[in-house]
Amino acid sequence: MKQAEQPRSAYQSLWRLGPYARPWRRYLILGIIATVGGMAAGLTIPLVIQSILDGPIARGEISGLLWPVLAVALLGSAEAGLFYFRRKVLARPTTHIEARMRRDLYAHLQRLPVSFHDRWQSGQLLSRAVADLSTIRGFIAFVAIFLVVNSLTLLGGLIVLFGLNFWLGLTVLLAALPLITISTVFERKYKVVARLAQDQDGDLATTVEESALGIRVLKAFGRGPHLAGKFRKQAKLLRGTELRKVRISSLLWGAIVLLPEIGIAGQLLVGTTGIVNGTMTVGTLVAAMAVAAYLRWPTDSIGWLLAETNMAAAAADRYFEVMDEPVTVADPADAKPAASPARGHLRFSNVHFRHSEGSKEILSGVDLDVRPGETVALVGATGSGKTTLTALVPRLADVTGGQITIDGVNVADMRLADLRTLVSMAFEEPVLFSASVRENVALGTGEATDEQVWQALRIAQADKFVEALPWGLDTRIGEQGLSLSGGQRQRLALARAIVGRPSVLVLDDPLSALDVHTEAEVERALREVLSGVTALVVAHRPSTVQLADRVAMLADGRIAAVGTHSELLASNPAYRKLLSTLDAPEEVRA
Ligand SMILES: Nc1ncnc2c1ncn2[C@@H]1O[C@H](COP(=O)(O)OP(=O)(O)OP(=O)(O)O)[C@@H](O)[C@H]1O
Repeated sequence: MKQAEQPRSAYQSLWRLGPYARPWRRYLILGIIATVGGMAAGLTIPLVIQSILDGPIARGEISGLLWPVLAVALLGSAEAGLFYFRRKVLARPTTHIEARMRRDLYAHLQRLPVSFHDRWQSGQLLSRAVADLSTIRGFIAFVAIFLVVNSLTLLGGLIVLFGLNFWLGLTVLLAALPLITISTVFERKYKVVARLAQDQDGDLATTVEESALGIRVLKAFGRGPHLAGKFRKQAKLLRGTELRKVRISSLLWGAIVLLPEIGIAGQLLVGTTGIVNGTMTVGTLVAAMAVAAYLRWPTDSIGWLLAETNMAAAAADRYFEVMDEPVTVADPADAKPAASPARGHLRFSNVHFRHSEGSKEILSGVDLDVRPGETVALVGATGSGKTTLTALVPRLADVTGGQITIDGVNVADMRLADLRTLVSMAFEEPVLFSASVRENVALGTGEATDEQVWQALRIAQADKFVEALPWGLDTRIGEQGLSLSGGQRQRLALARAIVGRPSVLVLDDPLSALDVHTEAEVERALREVLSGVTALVVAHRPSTVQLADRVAMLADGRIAAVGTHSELLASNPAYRKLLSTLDAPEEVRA
């Protein structure tokens, strides 16, 4: 997220854009040819002016002016026409490249494991997907082209200048040479600061995003001013970095403006001496000055182009930082088909899990057999690893030891798409997307008819409130839509989990946000669904335990006890103690 460990040169960073640009190389080359053509036309104009000054004007012949004047008009039109053509020919490839990179980034983000998303701030990802890619598009569409073209123009211009007069050429060259040294130093310094600014921009985006998402919490706790303070600090930091960027580039700009002016003074000195001594014509000096003037933009733009190149290199580094992240949870090379018909026999055998190498083991040898059609409630003290265990079933993370099988097939040997059709989940925190109710529920399966959506809603006791929504299934909910109550959101999340008729249902206590009355309604409905499905349900309340055929208690990374609720109540003091700590109505606790 922060500085790349191995600093790369801007060239190495940008070289990696090659595979994206390659399919469009014809367009890019055409763009370069058009630009070079335009520049060549522009560079020829001073030569025509020289021929006018030294020809018709020196001889006082008006008649000889027609062709040179026509030539200037034609060359000017050609320059303008080629300029237009360049923009047109480059618009398609560059927008395509940007769109393709954005598409790949999004697809990669979807494939990356949950652990990656836990580590990365969403604002950092957002700024990469938007700002950095737009910087890269600008680089390919304009900066890269002009770096090539301006270098060629400078070379062409110097050849013309040396052709006109050796000493005039040398004067301009001597004035331009120090720019190369200054630019190299500038490139190194600017890249570091440009990268820092982009990272800080990502941090700022994260703060804005988090405060928008958590606005209720912030208001409720009166923490708005605190976050505003944090935002101000981050914005100040970014401003400081931007100022450092300006300071570095101002030095370069100073040199860029000064050196060509010195070159002009030198040209005037050399030229006037030559004219007085009779070794040079006025036309030659005027043409040389016109060429030097034409070279002002290619020379002046070097600093800006290099700055943009560094920005693009930093943007490319940031882009590939995400793209290089390995997809650790992936389809196996030799995928086995899931058992057909699926029975939903879920088995954990000596399952171990730790978040990273060297970190504490969360699960250390879990053995649990959930028989087809059975519902097992998973209980345990807070932080004992219940959520972690459930997340391993659909491979939101991979076990670090042992295995999980469904109908005898290791989940790691199945295609992820097959596994996630077999297994469905509902989480403690129901996430709704900015989309219609239909889309939010149908997300639980590839395709769902309205009838299937309604059936899932009926089972999750959500049909009545959805019918009462202003546009029924088409009502937009989520961030930009209608606000739903916690219970309504949970019921939609449940409908989503069951719409695909999974064989194994994993519920991370989706009932925790429901009030007692609604909870009872959903439980009743769930009992019907659970009868045909294997289910592992994390239970934070004894009332949820009541849904299960058996209860498994997780302690010290292992299943410490398994049995029916009443068996465990009767025989297991640790279970009794655990239940007494849970928030339970008296009648359930008994
Ligand atoms: N990314 C992570 N890196 C390291 N440890 C983590 C990470 N995420 C969670 N943990 C730790 O893993 C342990 C198990 O967490 P988990 O959420 O599975 O517990 P839980 O039993 O579901 O808790 P609760 O009942 O409070 O929801 C906790 O100690 C937690 O702090």
